[in-house]
Amino acid sequence: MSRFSGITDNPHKERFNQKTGILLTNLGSPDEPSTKAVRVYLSEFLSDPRIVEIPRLVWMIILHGIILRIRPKRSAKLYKSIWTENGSPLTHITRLQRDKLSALLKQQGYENTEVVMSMRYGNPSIESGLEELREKGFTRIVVLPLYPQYSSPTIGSTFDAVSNVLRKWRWVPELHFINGYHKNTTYIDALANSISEDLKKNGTPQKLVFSYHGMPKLFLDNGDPYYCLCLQTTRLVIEKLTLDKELQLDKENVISTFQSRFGKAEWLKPYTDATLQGLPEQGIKDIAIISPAFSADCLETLEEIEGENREIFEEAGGEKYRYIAALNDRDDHIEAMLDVLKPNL
Ligand SMILES: C=CC1=C(C)c2cc3[nH]c(cc4nc(cc5[nH]c(cc1n2)c(C)c5CCC(=O)O)C(CCC(=O)O)=C4C)c(C)c3C=C
Ligand SMILES: [Fe+2]
Ligand SMILES: [Fe+2]
Repeated sequence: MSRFSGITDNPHKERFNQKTGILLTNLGSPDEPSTKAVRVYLSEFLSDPRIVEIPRLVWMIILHGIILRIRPKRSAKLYKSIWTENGSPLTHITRLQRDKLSALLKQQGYENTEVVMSMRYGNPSIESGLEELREKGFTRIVVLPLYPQYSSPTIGSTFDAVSNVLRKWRWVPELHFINGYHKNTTYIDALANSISEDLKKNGTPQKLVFSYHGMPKLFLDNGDPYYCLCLQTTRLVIEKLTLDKELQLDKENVISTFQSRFGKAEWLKPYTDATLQGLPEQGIKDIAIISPAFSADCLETLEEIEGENREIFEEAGGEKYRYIAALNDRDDHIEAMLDVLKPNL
């Protein structure tokens, strides 16, 4: 058998008509919230050298000897608490995003396009998404990882997965890979709109917290730009929000923090949980919190921000705690996706 695969049952000339296939990707979830399915998922996830940068042999012993024996049970319980009749929120919301983006593209006259979704870990896999586009005759592919801020563990890892598939194809497609969009004005506007709507409805809180998914500090020290891109995102959104005097938002009352720490090493600081715990004793008992690194609500927002962190804040004496949902399938979010894609369509 050849080491390179190809489609053989179609005349090539039909495939010269360049149609643009769009591959939307996100992180992925287990197939179901059971210990067994979570173990399969975490095994793939935590074996990725972009996620854990400990020498391979040492890490494989720790991962298989300890972590995968303990964590799946605990994580499955957390996944159960957010699971819906449509399955994992992250996967379901990505499906909605795919369908809405597809409709918007048609509505705007981009007829020769199709949107497919894939997950970096679990299903539907990156391989199945690329394969679907190839079978449908797309020889031009735009990959849009749905992470606004570039980081090696997310977008870098998505690139690895895409290239691992394409390196086995005989006819490599024209490929456009989007490596983040945190400065895109339509994206910043969408974030500002969602915050502004909440503040106008529920009042301006004493503190507005931007909580980003964290990563080991060593990644930053070794050149990962994610930390800076997160702080820049906060700044751009606040610049926009402070223009609206009705909101009475002072930039001194906005903080950026980092959540979801995993393992014992130092991660990006300030930590979300420790920050929230300390606010009430400073007299700050009314906060709103948003997580701009997540383009869809998921375990890390629905359980960690809505559940765990709310509890930490309230137990420390906090009184008002509002989580402002991820942009999910909001119209302005889908418009932002189109705006990011436009130069490549
Ligand atoms: C172990 C290191 C991890 C790094 C580094 C990391 C970076 C990172 N992750 C996201 C987005 C998501 N992460 C999610 C879950 C999740 N993340 C880690 C670990 C790291 N993430 C774990 C072990 C898990 C699984 C859940 C658990 O067992 O606790 C999710 C949610 C998935 C879902 O199904 O809902 C997202 C989304 C970003 C943006 C990021 C950037 C630095
Ligand atoms: Fe993560
Ligand atoms: Fe978490």
